[in-house]
Amino acid sequence: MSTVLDSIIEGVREDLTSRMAETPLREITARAAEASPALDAYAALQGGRSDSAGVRIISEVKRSSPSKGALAEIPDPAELAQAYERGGASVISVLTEGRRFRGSLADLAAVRAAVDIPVLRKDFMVEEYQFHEARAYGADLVLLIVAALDDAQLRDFLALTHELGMNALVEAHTEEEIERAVAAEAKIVGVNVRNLKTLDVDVAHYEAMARHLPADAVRIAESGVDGPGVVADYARQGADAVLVGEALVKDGEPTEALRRFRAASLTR
Ligand SMILES: O=P(O)(O)OC[C@@H](O)[C@@H](O)c1c[nH]c2ccccc12
Repeated sequence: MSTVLDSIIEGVREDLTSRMAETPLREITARAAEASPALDAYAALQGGRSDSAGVRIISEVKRSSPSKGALAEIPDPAELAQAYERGGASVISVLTEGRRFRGSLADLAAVRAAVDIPVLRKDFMVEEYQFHEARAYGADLVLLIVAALDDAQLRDFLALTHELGMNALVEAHTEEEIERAVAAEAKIVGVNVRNLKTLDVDVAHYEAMARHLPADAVRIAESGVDGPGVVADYARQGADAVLVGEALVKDGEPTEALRRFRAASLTR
């Protein structure tokens, strides 16, 4: 059965083909080599479970999504990222997929230039080229979606990510996907409570999955935060960090919203 994820990836591959024709692999690898070294996103995210700073927040720049359609115009992604940084975000996530999320690599570069904290390239990574491209545009962290990759790809892409000096957020949805992430030696593991095959969101799913996450992995809870209460829930269930998109892009005062989310995690 063809899923939403399959159809997104089909579009991603088409767009990638035209970028590769425009900028060949050797050129993009050269650009990646010239970029300033990646920031340590692992260090920025670890410890949220135990230290006094509380759960870390990965704040997302996202205009649109396949489940909700248009969310926010975001004419100036750099400005939004700075508002997140002021509110205490630990990492900024930038959607770079164009068709469904209306993001771009230009957004990534603009955000990278505007903030001092690590930046995640949020996309559907299915070819080696995209990892060099991520680095060339300043990404410190990339997303690897377990459901979109086989075990060999997962291992190879993780190795390439580390070779390029970046970290990977390895995203799982089921117990089996968590096992595959762990077997590939993922250091940062996310549980997305939105199933990318059906787009259903179930916040309680994090609790069911969290006990399968190894103690030494940095644990991320992704999706479904509609207010401080869910941040506090994820924190109680042992998340080191929470990834928030919609609730922040739709809030007229993202800095304040972020401060509230961070404060909520300290009420454990
Ligand atoms: O807007 P939300 O419900 O806060 O979700 C953010 C984030 O988790 C979501 O954008 C996401 C999680 N994994 C992804 C993979 C691809 C695209 C998007 C995503």
